[in-house]
Amino acid sequence: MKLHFYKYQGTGNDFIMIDNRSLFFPKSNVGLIEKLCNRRFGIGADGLILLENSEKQDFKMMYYNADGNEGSMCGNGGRCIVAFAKQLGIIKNETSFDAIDGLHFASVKNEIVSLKMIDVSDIVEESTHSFLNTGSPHHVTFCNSVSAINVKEEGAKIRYGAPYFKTGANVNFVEKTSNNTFKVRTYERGVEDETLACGTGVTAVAIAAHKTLKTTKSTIEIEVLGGNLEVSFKNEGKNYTNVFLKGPAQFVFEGTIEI
Ligand SMILES: N[C@@H](CCC[C@H](N)C(=O)O)C(=O)O
Repeated sequence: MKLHFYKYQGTGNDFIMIDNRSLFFPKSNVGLIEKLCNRRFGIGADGLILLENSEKQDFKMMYYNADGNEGSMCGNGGRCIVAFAKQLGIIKNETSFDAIDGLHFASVKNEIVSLKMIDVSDIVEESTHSFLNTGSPHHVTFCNSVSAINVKEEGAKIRYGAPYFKTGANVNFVEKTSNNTFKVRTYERGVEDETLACGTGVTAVAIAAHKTLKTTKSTIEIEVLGGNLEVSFKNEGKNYTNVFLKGPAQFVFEGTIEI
């Protein structure tokens, strides 16, 4: 069977996009998704995203990690699927769509997509790190210099260690560069490697930085290996609401592959 796919990237976090409104794609085939995401034997990507019909919203997002398994929410993938829905003519410049963690609102202008993320109120604060769920689970640890870290090695130790073990967590290493700017490098669960950016990860970093008083700002600029992202929110007590992740989401190429 021939599969038509589209390739998108958001700050270097790259995804295979498939228009699955006819539900033709065999999404329980973990080996197939893993192979399509493989950078040597397939198209190559950090994840695969299916765009499907939704009963009440413009569309539904189904996200699979590069290991072939269904993931939790993907912030950069969420931004990319908005650009993809626009390319397909499903939406214009604003949309509401369903994802694994619920309803998301988004707007797009000149390839910059602003995506509303879930509200956050439960943040575990430890002396070495914070842990919070921004649609995906994130371990956030601050350090003096992110360039000095072996992210794949150190990230894997944390991801597979206590208290996460098999379920795992995504792991973010963070360097503060000013009151509202941070550099972030992320080890992604399901990719089992460092990626060039992680949207739910930088969202977790911005909220954790505010919660632990590393910033007093509610609009935070974050530099990742693949570019720059912005996170903004409203904070009242322990509640973080109106959380937005903003940055570029770009079409790269499309093609057909035999599966
Ligand atoms: N790249 C993503 C995060 C994807 C989710 C993650 N790998 C998981 O399932 O834990 C992002 O941009 O948020």
